[in-house]
Amino acid sequence: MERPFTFINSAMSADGKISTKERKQVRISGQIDFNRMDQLRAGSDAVMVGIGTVLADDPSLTVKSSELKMERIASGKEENPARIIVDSKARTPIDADIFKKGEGKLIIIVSESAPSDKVALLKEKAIIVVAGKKSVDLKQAMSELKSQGIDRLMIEGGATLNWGMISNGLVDEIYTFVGNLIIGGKTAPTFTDGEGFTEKDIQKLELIDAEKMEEGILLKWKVPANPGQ
Ligand SMILES: NC(=O)c1ccc[n+]([C@@H]2O[C@H](COP(=O)([O-])OP(=O)(O)OC[C@H]3O[C@@H](n4cnc5c(N)ncnc54)[C@H](O)[C@@H]3O)[C@@H](O)[C@H]2O)c1
Ligand SMILES: Nc1nc(=O)c(N)c(NC[C@H](O)[C@H](O)[C@H](O)COP(=O)(O)O)[nH]1
Repeated sequence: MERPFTFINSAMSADGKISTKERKQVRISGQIDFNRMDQLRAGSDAVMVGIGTVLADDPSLTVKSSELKMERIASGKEENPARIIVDSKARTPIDADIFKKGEGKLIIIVSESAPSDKVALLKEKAIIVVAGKKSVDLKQAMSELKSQGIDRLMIEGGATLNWGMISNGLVDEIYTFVGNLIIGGKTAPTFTDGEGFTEKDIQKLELIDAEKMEEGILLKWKVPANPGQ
């Protein structure tokens, strides 16, 4: 199946959490890591998050550096990569920042179960891709994104989308900034939530690099095919 080269870039606490037990955003990255994230966005054809992240963080997913935006425009691209939301039931708020901030292509991936009135509203602001019956069929969605010319895809979470993408074998690399803080909380989202693997189909990783960065550490992993999947 043809799909984009896909990497997850995320930040987590030293105890593996990506936000608080109230799902409130925590600033985990330092400025250097935020700048690195900005460069990754600028170098990607698209940036994708799950609806849970949109509802919790209201991200714009835009490139912040004007220099990086100018470089994109000079190379004939739009100033921002395409911004994509995985949103099976079309719950993206009409007044979300992603619609208000920054220029560029917006894609919302819904499932067939999404209410048609909500889809119609979102269709006025974004390209709608339909994939899957109840939740989004991520394999079908990735194939569709590739056919739309998206060759390099950045995933920025959250916890459940990371599970969906990894468990479907759709992720090539993972970059995680591990920050110098403990968030704790049994219900706080981790880097990968969802159903979870059993001992027979655990996803193994290959370490590409480990780099001390400010008060944390940046880990880069290759995600080999999972024979257990
Ligand atoms: N620290 C970080 O780097 C970082 C990055 C992003 C989000 N976050 C945090 O993560 C939390 C959000 O994570 P989350 O798990 O609630 O939501 P999420 O962003 O992972 O979105 C998951 C939702 O996407 C939809 N979806 C549709 N089809 C799917 C499929 N096949 N597989 C998976 N999801 C599918 C479902 O509605 C699902 O609940 C927030 O608290 C946010 O602050 C942290
Ligand atoms: N890399 C990273 N480090 C963090 O410390 C942190 N809290 C996030 N959080 C996930 C998501 O990336 C943010 O919700 C957006 O980065 C919001 O910012 P934008 O408006 O999109 O620029 N991501």
